[in-house]
Amino acid sequence: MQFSPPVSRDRIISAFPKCYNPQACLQMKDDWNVEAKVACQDRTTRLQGYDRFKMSKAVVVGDLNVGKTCLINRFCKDVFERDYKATIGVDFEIERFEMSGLPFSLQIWDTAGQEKFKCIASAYYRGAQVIITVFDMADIKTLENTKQWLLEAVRENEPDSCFVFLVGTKRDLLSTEECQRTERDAVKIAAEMNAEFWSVSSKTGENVQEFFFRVAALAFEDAVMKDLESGTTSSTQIGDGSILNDKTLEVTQEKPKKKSCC
Ligand SMILES: Nc1nc2c(ncn2[C@@H]2O[C@H](COP(=O)(O)OP(=O)(O)OP(=O)(O)O)[C@@H](O)[C@H]2O)c(=O)[nH]1
Repeated sequence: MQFSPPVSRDRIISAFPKCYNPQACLQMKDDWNVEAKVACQDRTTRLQGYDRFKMSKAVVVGDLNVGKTCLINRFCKDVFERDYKATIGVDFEIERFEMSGLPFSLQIWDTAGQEKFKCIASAYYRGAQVIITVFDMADIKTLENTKQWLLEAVRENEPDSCFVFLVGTKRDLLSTEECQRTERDAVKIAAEMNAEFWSVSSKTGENVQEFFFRVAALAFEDAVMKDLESGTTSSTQIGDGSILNDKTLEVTQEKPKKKSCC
């Protein structure tokens, strides 16, 4: 019988992903941190054959109907749903990456924007390394509300422990001028929130993959750097998040996704 190697479903990030707008950017550099790079290369040789994955958690928050679910579905499943179906409570996806030769997983939590589900959703904000605040570029009042969403998500986490992103969706609905105007407003709000700004369309897919690659790269690098700072570089764990082994991850991914768990 001929042996065929398993097909990798990891998304390989080989170059450090760039920001969308240098005026609202969390990190301006265009390559991995040198120390992190060296540490990763070192691990790759040492850890050949290991079956453990580091996972970071990203929570996606924002008003109802702004396009949180569509954003996640465009990236994770490459689909776009035209009809609105409210998220009830929360839902999540896990995406696997390979960075600097090391596996990394991003848990992406989709939360409900409807007020009546807030109490369920907010219970899942805890332990996030990334907070993604979403607004609808075609509905400007949702931009102002992102500040409140951020406050609520941050409250459940250590101060200054999360990367914050501000994402404007539905850019396909705006003219070039409208888009530029809204982006200028968003850059100001991003500065107040200490967030990195992105403008995307889940309908056309514009900037969606670039955005999530950026999220994954920053979260991964941060996890490696935290490890180096805490002196745990000789361990097989990267970062302070959860670890799961390959088999657990396979099972999680093969199971039908739990819709709206609470
Ligand atoms: N034209 C366009 N429509 C979009 C885009 N993203 C989302 N929509 C539409 O906006 C509506 C709401 O999208 P959802 O992703 O369900 O919104 P949500 O933020 O998850 O809403 P809640 O679950 O209530 O919090 C749907 O009808 C989508 O088809 C986009 O990029 N462009």
